[in-house]
Amino acid sequence: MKKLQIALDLLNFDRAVEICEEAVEGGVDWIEIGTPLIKSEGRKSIKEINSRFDKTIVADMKTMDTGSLEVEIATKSGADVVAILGAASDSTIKEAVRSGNEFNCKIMADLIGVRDYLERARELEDLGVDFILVHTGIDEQMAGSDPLDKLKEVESSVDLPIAVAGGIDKSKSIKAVKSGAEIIVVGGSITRSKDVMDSTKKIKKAIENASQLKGKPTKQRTRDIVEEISTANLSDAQHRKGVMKGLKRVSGSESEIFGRALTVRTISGDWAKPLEALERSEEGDILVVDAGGDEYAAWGELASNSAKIKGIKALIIDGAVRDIDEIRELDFSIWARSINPEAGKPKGYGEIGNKIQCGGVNVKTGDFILADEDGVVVVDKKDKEEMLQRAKMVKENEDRIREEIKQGKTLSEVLSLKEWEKER
Ligand SMILES: O=C([C@H](O)CO)[C@H](O)[C@H](O)COP(=O)(O)O
Repeated sequence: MKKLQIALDLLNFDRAVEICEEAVEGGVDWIEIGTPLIKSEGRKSIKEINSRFDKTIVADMKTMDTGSLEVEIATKSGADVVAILGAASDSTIKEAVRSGNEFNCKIMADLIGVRDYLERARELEDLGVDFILVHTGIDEQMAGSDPLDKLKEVESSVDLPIAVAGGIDKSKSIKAVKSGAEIIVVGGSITRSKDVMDSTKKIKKAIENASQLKGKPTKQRTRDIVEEISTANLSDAQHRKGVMKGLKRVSGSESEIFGRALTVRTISGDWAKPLEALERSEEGDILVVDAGGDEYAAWGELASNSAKIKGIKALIIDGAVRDIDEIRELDFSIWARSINPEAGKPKGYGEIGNKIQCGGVNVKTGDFILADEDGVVVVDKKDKEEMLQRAKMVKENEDRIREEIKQGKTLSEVLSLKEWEKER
């Protein structure tokens, strides 16, 4: 569902509230307390707007340093999303993400002024931010820059939801949706208009209509391919890279699952971090847990219940689970190394979102997981498009072979095994 976010880039709080009321009337989804408003009125502007409107609140802090502190200030003032600068150092980004995890808010990384924006977008995804903002600042706009010039390539380079900002009006909002933006940020085209409510309504309608337009965005193409392929096809496509060892499906009726990994590392039987990861997860995520491969259960039926309600698609755990009958009853998909009634304790060792080993394979948050009755395969996020296409080709080749077998040839004849067997 696309979101229209109004950017309240005003200096006066009372005027900002007035405009916000009209924009909410017009159907805006998210409310951004713009940098100018925060700088002129302080964190009170976040608190007051949050207390008056039941909407997702974005604080455009444009954080460049002290990531943890600025995220804490914004979240304690009521922000649900904090915008920081993608140009900030990796340690500032990591600190902001950690603080976001602690205070249960999302981090939006703004690519404003970043020269190598594609590479930086991928780095920011690795660092664990929740959204990427493709943004042309006010001054850059005056020099003729347009965020839509970068939007499509950024959208297909990362698998995070993309926001776009910078001179967006009704016609640009349509192009932004068609280029894959999920969150459309609009400042002046609404806040400077004569009729704020009407302008908001018009842009909102344009976004909704554009969302129904034909033309498959990248993510739809991914879904189409995933429905066709299996982990076996993907294993062949990756020359056996990314295939987890020793984990088997223990529950779930979906023929296969595909989604973005959220990684967790914990120690023997310690079930705290796998549970805490649910606070950090996005709907559709797959929890991938390195539980040390041992036999103490680090997950059970209650955790499965909570995960399912959060929209977690599946659990892949290099370790043990328990309550398997109830989990099967729940129809929550799990691939695990073992099943064991003995659980450990919630000590809280380990971490969320960092690179782990699971089933003998390196997994980063943001990598893709395909799992079915055969097992689990990890696809590095930067290779996703290519590997899915290669797996599709593997599948199509097998479909052709199957047709030749149906016409009477044996498999070894079709594969000319005798001719090649010593060469492989
Ligand atoms: O972030 C913004 C800018 O840097 C001033 O703080 C604006 O909120 C963003 O550019 C959206 O505003 P418009 O460009 O006026 O739509």
